[in-house]
Amino acid sequence: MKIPEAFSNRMKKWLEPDEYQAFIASYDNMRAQGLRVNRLKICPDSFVQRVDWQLDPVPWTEDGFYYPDTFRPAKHPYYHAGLYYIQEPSAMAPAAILNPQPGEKVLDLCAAPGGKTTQLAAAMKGKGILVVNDNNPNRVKALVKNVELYGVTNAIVTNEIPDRLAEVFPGYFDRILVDAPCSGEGMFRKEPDMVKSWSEQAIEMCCGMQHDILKGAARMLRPGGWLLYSTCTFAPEENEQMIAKFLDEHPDFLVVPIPLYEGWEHGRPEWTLNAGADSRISGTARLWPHRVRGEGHYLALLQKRKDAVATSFSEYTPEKKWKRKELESFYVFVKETLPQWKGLVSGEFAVTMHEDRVFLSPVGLPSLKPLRLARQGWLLGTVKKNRFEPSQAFAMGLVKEDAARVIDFAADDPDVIRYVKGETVMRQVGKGWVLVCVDGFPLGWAKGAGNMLKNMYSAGWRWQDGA
Ligand SMILES: C[S@@+](CC[C@H](N)C(=O)[O-])C[C@H]1O[C@@H](n2cnc3c(N)ncnc32)[C@H](O)[C@@H]1O
Repeated sequence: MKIPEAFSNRMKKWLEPDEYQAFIASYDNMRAQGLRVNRLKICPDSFVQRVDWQLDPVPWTEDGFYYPDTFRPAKHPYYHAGLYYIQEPSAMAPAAILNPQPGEKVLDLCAAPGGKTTQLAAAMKGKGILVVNDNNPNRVKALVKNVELYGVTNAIVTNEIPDRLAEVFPGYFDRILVDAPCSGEGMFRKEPDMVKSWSEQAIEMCCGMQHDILKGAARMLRPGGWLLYSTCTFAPEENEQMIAKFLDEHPDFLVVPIPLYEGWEHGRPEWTLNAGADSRISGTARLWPHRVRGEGHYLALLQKRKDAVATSFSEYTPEKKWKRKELESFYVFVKETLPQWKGLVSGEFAVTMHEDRVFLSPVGLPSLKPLRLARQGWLLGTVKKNRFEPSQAFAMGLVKEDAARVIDFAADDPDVIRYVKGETVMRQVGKGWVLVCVDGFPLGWAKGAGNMLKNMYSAGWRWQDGA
């Protein structure tokens, strides 16, 4: 493929001649295709047994797999059930290395469209608080969709710049992912438009953004907490030099060495601007497209020192809005439609209402009032004229066993495609809301109406022919 001359000249300057040749040659190879199984819905072993697909494990994450270039995984009902996310294999590394745990407070600061968010959420198993943010309002829409499609039920979605978030969440998080906006040199094969938009000025501009984002992230981490910085670019200015500068400006942070998988390399201490090689940087990691099956990434895992000054935040107790009369229809819906659902018994979440929308929101948060919020938790539905209408997101966070009435299509039943296309499907079920599933995994809602199903699948999520 044709890559910018100024870019290849730069890389020639940084890399040894043999390595440079191998690196440049990789742009003429086919890129590796990957999918990551959604452990919120199914464990990777069961998934592999269930599908008859040619899948090879991605070494650095137990839920990641390579699939053949000729295969179209988005054209399968399991994709609509959120069983897997299509993700470039090296992009699976940052969340795997950050490794959040159930019950923690985790921030994904530059999150859209949400690939790494869904991976962080799966590791958290629905427990704890996951704040996911992006400053771009259009990209936040895609982020919300992915949070919902993948059944993430413990997320708050914000549309903010880091400084404003830091006002609300000082010293709050156990782990933060900064998957920074970057010049995208590792995206040339995947998104050829990145070739056109590449320039040395773009690198400089990204450095400014990365510096500010990291500064904001540092304020939000608790002492002893971890910050994972990643880019999908090769420019040392955005990688080794950015981290060296961050460490110079934040003496309360240190580098936690990243264990190297086969083909991974250490970050290059000699590529910093500090005099001599900056040994702190050798604990960071590089994935190169000529050494691994992936497009390439840079990763730095940082820890705030345990004795760093702790900043306090005040926990906010939401008003007991769930006692409001408007919510009666919601509770009736739960009783009739979801008799086995345990969602309301946990003390970690509370039913909240925002205008006509009902959420199950994590408790233990500071007041979110100052923030632009796209989701204040798991959107369960809306109450209109004293009637509760469940959301698509509600269906996606449930399991089949929760529901009183279920239509469970086999994956090869032509009706399942009709359903996700939004068409009417003929089936005899009782009156009321029905959870529609494929092989036991929720897809959405329908309403029983005689011998047919009124299709309530979200219009914005419909299967598109030809895509
Ligand atoms: C590399 S992409 C993130 C990809 C995402 N982590 C994923 O795995 O799907 C970087 C994101 O940073 C966002 N961004 C740029 N500047 C930002 C800022 N100042 N604060 C927060 N997000 C920002 C961009 O809109 C973009 O969506």
